[in-house]
This record gives sequence, structure tokens and C-alpha cells, in this order.
Amino acid sequence: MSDTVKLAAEVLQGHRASIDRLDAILVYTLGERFKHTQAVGKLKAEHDLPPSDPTREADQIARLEDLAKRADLDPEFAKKFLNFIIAEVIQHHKHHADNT
Ligand SMILES: C=C(O[C@@H]1C=C(C(=O)O)C=C[C@H]1O)C(=O)O
Repeated sequence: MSDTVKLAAEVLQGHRASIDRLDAILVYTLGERFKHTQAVGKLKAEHDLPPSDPTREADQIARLEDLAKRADLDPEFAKKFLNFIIAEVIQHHKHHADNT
């Protein structure tokens, strides 16, 4: 293995170690977010509130698009990602509503 290939392998290993730590942060962050959304789902079910709140969702999408632009992240990707998470949360809320 040439010195350049060895150096590239070390650089790759460094990036992958950082990616692994960041993925752990993402998973723990999502876990914490879902703890709060589950509590919101129970609260909504107990008070007969609708599972989805489109006004709140639109505010969040706008906020996340703005944050994404400032963080050099594709705002369309940020929007798709948040919509994906919100869709899952709404399913949880419907489940709470059906079982309360
Ligand atoms: C968590 C809530 O319920 C739903 C899920 C949302 C979310 O995951 O951020 C936002 C709005 C609601 O459609 C809420 O109303 O705050």
C-alpha cells in the first residue's frame, strides 16, 4: 500500500468515526423528540384534540427550511425529513386517540 493510499485510509477512518458519533446523536435526539411527541399525543387524546395541527406543522417547516439554509443543508431535504417524522408522529397520535 502506497503512503498516499495509507493516508487516504486514515482520513476515511477519521470521517467515519465522526459520522458514527453524529449518527448516535441523531438517534438519541430522535428518541428524545419522540418521548415529547408521545406525551403530546396522550395529552391530545385525553382532551379530544385533533392528532394533526397543520398550522404548527407549516410554522415548523418554514423554521426548518430557514435553519437548513443557514446550516448549508438542502432545505428541500430538511422539509422532506421533517414531514417524514411528523407523519410518523401523527400515526402515534391517532393510535393514542383510538385507544383512549
Ligand atoms: C407534536 C404535535 O403534533 C403533531 C406533530 C408535530 C411534530 O411532530 O412536530 C407537529 C404538529 C402536529 O401535527 C403538536 O401538535 O405539537
